Amino acid sequence: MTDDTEFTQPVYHEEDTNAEYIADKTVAVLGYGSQGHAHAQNLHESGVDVVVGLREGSASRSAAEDDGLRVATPVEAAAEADVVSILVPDTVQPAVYDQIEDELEAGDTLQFAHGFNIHYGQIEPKGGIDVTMVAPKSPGHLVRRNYEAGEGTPGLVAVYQDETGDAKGEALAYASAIGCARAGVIETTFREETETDLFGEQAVLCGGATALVKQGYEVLVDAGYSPEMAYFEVLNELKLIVDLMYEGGLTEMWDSVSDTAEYGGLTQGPVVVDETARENMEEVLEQVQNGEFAQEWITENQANRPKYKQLRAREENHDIEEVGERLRELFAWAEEESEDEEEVAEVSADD
Ligand SMILES: NC(=O)C1=CN([C@@H]2O[C@H](COP(=O)(O)OP(=O)(O)OC[C@H]3O[C@@H](n4cnc5c(N)ncnc54)[C@H](OP(=O)(O)O)[C@@H]3O)[C@@H](O)[C@H]2O)C=CC1
Ligand SMILES: CC[C@](O)(C(C)=O)C(=O)O
Ligand SMILES: [Mg+2]
Ligand SMILES: [Mg+2]
Repeated sequence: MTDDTEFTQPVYHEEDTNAEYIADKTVAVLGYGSQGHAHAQNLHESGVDVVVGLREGSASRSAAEDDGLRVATPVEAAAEADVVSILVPDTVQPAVYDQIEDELEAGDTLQFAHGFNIHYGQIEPKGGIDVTMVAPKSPGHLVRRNYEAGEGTPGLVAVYQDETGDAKGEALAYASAIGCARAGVIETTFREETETDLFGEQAVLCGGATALVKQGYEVLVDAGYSPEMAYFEVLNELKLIVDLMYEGGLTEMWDSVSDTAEYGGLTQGPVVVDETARENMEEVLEQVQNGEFAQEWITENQANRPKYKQLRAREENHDIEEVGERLRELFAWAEEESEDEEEVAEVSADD
């Protein structure tokens, strides 16, 4: 474990994990979507016995089978497994838990990649089982891509219920098997993971970033600039700037851009994302903390997602989407070329 004095919470790496905790166990991965396909394949390639649990007629079945995995129904998979990793959408998890609850035996583990349903009381797990979380801090497709590249994805580990005394050891072994311990696994609680994850995706990563991009695009286009220029300026280049922050923090990004960009950014950034934006962020956090957002999302799902569908359609029809599609098509050669280069590198490595 990394020296505790360096971090506020314990951080675990490969050397802190023990594969023995899951070596003789069967892991059921319920769902084969973004996280499910990554966990199932990474576990399998790490030598863990995996069965994928999918509903009858599942559209994901052929993908899982083509990837060389065994597929069963969620109930069959849970019956067979010692560890059940529940990787279907958060809104579906309570119903899936109800289906599989009887299959969970004393000493088994119910595992999550996000704490929503435990934290907001939508799943009340039975006694006698361990309840843990291994939450990669990344979209599932990167969890898979990083693993294949021999790299890791940072993750979180938390224990909600520890009936066996092995809950954390087993969760860390799982984190290692999906590649997270290669990068580092931070210990947290279900509450902290749930509330920070929801805040992050709403205020900054998904909600905040898209709102900023759209507003920036609209301001430029409304002022008479071409949509193509606007797209490049506020969306395409955003990735490049974020990559620099990801690699070396704010300082490396500021070092890399021109002094003019740096001065303008440092002075105008806080004008755009001002004190009001901060107050709005605090309100978002409060609604996450007091359960108001969770209740709204649960009710929205019970009503078959009317607001979600409307907002999603509006997003898909935004002008920036049409411009982006055209421009990305223009640069498709760049991706093809880098894929070709990767293939050549793979072939050379095989030689
Ligand atoms: N997306 C991400 O990268 C991240 C997700 N998480 C968490 O991981 C968990 C899984 O999320 P995510 O990977 O996005 O999920 P997905 O939306 O990608 O899950 C899709 C899978 O769930 C199955 N599924 C959907 N509806 C049902 C249903 N009613 N009954 C049974 N199976 C169903 C689908 O099967 P079918 O093919 O049959 O439709 C498919 O296999 C969540 O807790 C999420 O918060 C955590 C970190 C990041
Ligand atoms: C940022 C969105 C996320 O929290 C994630 C990929 O980590 C999610 O719920 O998908
Ligand atoms: Mg997240
Ligand atoms: Mg999330």
